[in-house]
Amino acid sequence: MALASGVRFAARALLRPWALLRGTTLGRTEPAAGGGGDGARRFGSQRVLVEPDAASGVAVMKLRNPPVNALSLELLTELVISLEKLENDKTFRGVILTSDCPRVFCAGLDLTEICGRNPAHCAEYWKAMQELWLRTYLSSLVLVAAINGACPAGGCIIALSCDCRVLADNPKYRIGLNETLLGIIAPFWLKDTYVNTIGHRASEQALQLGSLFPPAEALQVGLVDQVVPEDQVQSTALSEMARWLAVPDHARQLTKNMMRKATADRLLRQRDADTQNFVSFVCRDSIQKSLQAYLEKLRQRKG
Ligand SMILES: CCCCCCC/C=C/C(=O)SCCNC(=O)CCNC(=O)[C@H](O)C(C)(C)COP(=O)(O)OP(=O)(O)OC[C@H]1O[C@@H](n2cnc3c(N)ncnc32)[C@H](O)[C@@H]1OP(=O)(O)O
Repeated sequence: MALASGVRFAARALLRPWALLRGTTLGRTEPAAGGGGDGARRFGSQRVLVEPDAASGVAVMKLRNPPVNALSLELLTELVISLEKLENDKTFRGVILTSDCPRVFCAGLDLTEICGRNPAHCAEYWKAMQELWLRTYLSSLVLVAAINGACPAGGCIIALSCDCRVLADNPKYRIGLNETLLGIIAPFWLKDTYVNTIGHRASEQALQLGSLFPPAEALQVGLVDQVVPEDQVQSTALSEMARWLAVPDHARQLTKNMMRKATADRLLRQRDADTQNFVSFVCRDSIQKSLQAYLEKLRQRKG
């Protein structure tokens, strides 16, 4: 797809050599835990562990950025690289996205990347966030989110970009776009993704209230597709993947593109304006104060 190649080019332009070199095993593979044939050889990077199974054409991609998989610039970059690597390997048809950190799928944007940072860094960071959303939302692969922990804000962006979502039935694992509770707002392309998933009225209410839905409510509003016991999340995600892979790839990919291209194009048409809007908004003194206070509150919670 022309769009995909455009996104691919942007991803390459985004990468900085050191992000590739720092502690990554990109390109190197290591035997997966428990051995297995060469289809089970793991690869990835410092913050993203990829467990590919060539026999099934399915890879499990684990976010591994403790303690809460906060979306640092490095994690965003490594996620895009790992996904691109799987998309370019025609062995693979589907990816299950999950967390290697206990209790948390992804805590959303790494607030230290936008608190007290200069506008140039905030711009670079936001471009990486846009890139990850474009890469996942338009992926030719089947993406299943196996949500095995809390999934607020930016974590919910990743889950929403997938084709379907399986959530562990733990009341502590809440999911939603809670940006307003931090004094910030979701960008239009995230609003659009929410509306495409749970409808306009539910999105309008949930976005304004910054709702974080416990599993039963997330299922009821349509934010997730299945809620299962925690020890069944991965197996259920695999079963769901099998259901999607039963459909011929080409027809499914064309249909996915038909459904999602208009939403993605809206960002692609105004990507620079979106970046400038993000930078001017988060760099405001009032927003910086609000984010710092929120981070402080998080840090004090442990005390
Ligand atoms: C135009 C503007 C557009 C704005 C962008 C809109 C799109 C996206 C926005 C976002 O994603 S903003 C971030 C929203 N995220 C949250 O509100 C989640 C905050 N975190 C939590 O609720 C909890 O940490 C948790 C995820 C439920 C996990 O709780 P747990 O008790 O297991 O861990 P904690 O003790 O709370 O945290 C451990 C450690 O990690 C730090 N931390 C947590 N979340 C973040 C984060 N998002 N960014 C940076 N750091 C985070 C937390 O402060 C603790 O740090 P230490 O005390 O160990 O230093």
